[in-house]
Amino acid sequence: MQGQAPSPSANGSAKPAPQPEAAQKAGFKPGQQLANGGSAPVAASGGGAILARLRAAREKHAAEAAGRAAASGREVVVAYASQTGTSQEIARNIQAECSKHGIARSRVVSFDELGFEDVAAGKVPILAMIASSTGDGDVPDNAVKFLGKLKRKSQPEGLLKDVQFTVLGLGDSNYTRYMAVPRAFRTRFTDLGAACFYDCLEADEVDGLEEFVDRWVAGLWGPLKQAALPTAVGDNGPPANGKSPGAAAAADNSSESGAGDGLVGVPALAPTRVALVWEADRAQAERVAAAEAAHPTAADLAERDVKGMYSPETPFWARVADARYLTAPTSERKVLHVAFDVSGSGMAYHPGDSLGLLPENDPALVDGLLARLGQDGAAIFSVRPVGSPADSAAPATSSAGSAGSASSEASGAPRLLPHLRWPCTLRWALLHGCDLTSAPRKSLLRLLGEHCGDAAQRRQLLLLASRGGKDAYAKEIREGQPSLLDLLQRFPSCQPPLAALLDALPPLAPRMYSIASSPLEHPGQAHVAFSVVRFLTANGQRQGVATTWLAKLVEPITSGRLKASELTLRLPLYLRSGGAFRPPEDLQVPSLMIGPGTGVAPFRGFLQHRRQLLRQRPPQAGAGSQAEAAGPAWLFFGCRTKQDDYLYGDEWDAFVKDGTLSHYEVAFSRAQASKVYVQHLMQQQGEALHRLVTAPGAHIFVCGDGALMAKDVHATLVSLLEKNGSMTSAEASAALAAMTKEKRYIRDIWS
Ligand SMILES: Cc1cc2nc3c(=O)[nH]c(=O)nc-3n(C[C@H](O)[C@H](O)[C@H](O)COP(=O)(O)O)c2cc1C
Repeated sequence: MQGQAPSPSANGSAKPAPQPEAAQKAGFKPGQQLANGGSAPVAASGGGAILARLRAAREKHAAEAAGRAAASGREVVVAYASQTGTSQEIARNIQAECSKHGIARSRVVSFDELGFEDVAAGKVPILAMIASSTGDGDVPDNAVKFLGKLKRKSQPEGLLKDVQFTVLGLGDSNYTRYMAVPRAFRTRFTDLGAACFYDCLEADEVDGLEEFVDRWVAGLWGPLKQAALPTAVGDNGPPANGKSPGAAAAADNSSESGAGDGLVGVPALAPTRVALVWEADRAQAERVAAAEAAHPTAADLAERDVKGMYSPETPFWARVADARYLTAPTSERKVLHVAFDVSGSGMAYHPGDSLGLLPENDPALVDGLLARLGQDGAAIFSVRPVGSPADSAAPATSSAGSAGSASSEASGAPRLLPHLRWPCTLRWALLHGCDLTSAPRKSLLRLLGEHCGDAAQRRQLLLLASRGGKDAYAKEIREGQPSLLDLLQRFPSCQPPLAALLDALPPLAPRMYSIASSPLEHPGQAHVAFSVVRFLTANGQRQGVATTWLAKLVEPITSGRLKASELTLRLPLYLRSGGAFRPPEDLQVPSLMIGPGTGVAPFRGFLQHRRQLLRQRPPQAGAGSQAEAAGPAWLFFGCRTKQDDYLYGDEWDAFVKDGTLSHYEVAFSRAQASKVYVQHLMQQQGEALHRLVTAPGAHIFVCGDGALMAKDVHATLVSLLEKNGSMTSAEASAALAAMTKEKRYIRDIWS
């Protein structure tokens, strides 16, 4: 995995922030909301009478919620496992449409916000799951805990017999473990006795998601209504129990009618789930501001994870031990090598694992956004669910109500917007919590359109969000990649409510980088190599958020102004297992590694590991050297030229020299008139390469670009088996599929 690859962690959820003192005194657990919305002045002055009133309000609210629940059918939970936000977006759109279809009680949560315990306890009768996979069939970060518990063999048979479910799986068939996570959900729910109320779908990105997902969602409503409102007469008829409480409110949320202007397929306006409570207590505000200024605090730095893995919520703060460019100053590309000092962290990583880094947005972008929104970045806020008892007392509320908030509160609402780590300053939330630069999703365009004062600007934004505006969306949004600030500047009449905006913006995701070292060769360090991302769009030059942030931070070292030891920089990171993508334990096992560009980074770690293991191994009888006694290890690397971007160039030769690598090929694509890539060099190795990959136990590892390179390499492997193994194309494909299943053909690719 490389930095540009969307991250395995989209949620960035935070450990509970310290609660206001008054809240602690009143006996609120961390994460619970003050009934008055958490506004400190009221809580601070609260005597017995106020607390009694608050308690009475909560009880009344709970009783009302229970009454509404009984009258309005069973609750539908739309849960997502999402790394880069697509499943989350689909889930939110489905939930936003629920009330329009007469389903009054619904909520949308990540699996880990939902919690396995509630599902196992029968509190979630209807579950629509939207799930993707990340890494090599890995679980998105916001579902790791849930799926871990779901998969436990000790879960009793029939545990989920009262649950009705369906799964929409998103995946990409270029990946070795296609649909691994959605299939795990489906299989385990079925095994534990749950009933599928609507056919599951596996939507493959290779075929384009939109059309298939739209069709699946269109078909979902009938069965979902049957499940939620058992006497419902079908999707086109009226809800069986009369006009549901949500139905009236739904009119202006509906996709077609709500957007108006004859636009079709505009996502429903998702209800804003949160209200913001501004901190009025000076002492409390000063405490929050001081904690942010001191970030990372001594407690952050002292954080130690017993398993040595860490997480986006509790990262390890690693010192930068070294940084240098692997590309020449003349090169168009800039690839940076950074070594992190992880000594004392207990991080026992393995080659093939990745580091997740928690980046920050560009401060200039954040300041520009604050100015455009007319907001004070120093203002401190907390978050409370819309529909909670003190809603009316909220100093700042959003415009829409939430169909789901009452029920989510009744069932113990999760902490909302955990990635903002509130209470915090608004500037902090935008800098660390929100994704401000990814191509805006349609639900965000809908929200922005809804808050334009100018009718033409509103229509333009809604058009981009509509089905009919597909081409404009592809060109202006997907290709143009406008940041949120670009859009707000282009549509000056747009003034979205802050709570709705913070609720709609995706979390700023951690970025994953393949580890490029072995702990055996660099004890206490973990190295990464990544391209500093720059790309041209219709809106001009763009910069990758994380790689630009990292490159700036280490500039004093790369420019030679400071030695690494003089830079007191610490960065938050965590470890993610590479799963099957790791060198075979047995040194006799033949391995083929293919990694052009920064895809070669993990193989530097593989080979360092191999070199050290070979050195440690007792002498092998009859062999000239340790390396000769080991199985063959081949590497195919590709870059543009030897002068510009020959990443770790001298190190490959050293691996050949000391016998760690038994065969090395490099394709300099621009060194001659016609382009030469790794797959061309593989073809030239014909018979010898065929012998390698068909040897007993042989492993093939591919790392890098999934859109082109991985496909070309796969096709080359197929033709190699055809030509040299007398197989038909189908047999060759089946042989590779079998190797995939046995975890001997493993790809770590990104597109
Ligand atoms: C780094 C990365 C790894 C992925 N790994 C897999 C995988 O192992 N299996 C699969 O079926 N899809 C894989 N995908 C495809 C995603 O499941 C797909 O892009 C999905 O739409 C992402 O949804 P999300 O944004 O909700 O995470 C991967 C995508 C990325 C970017």
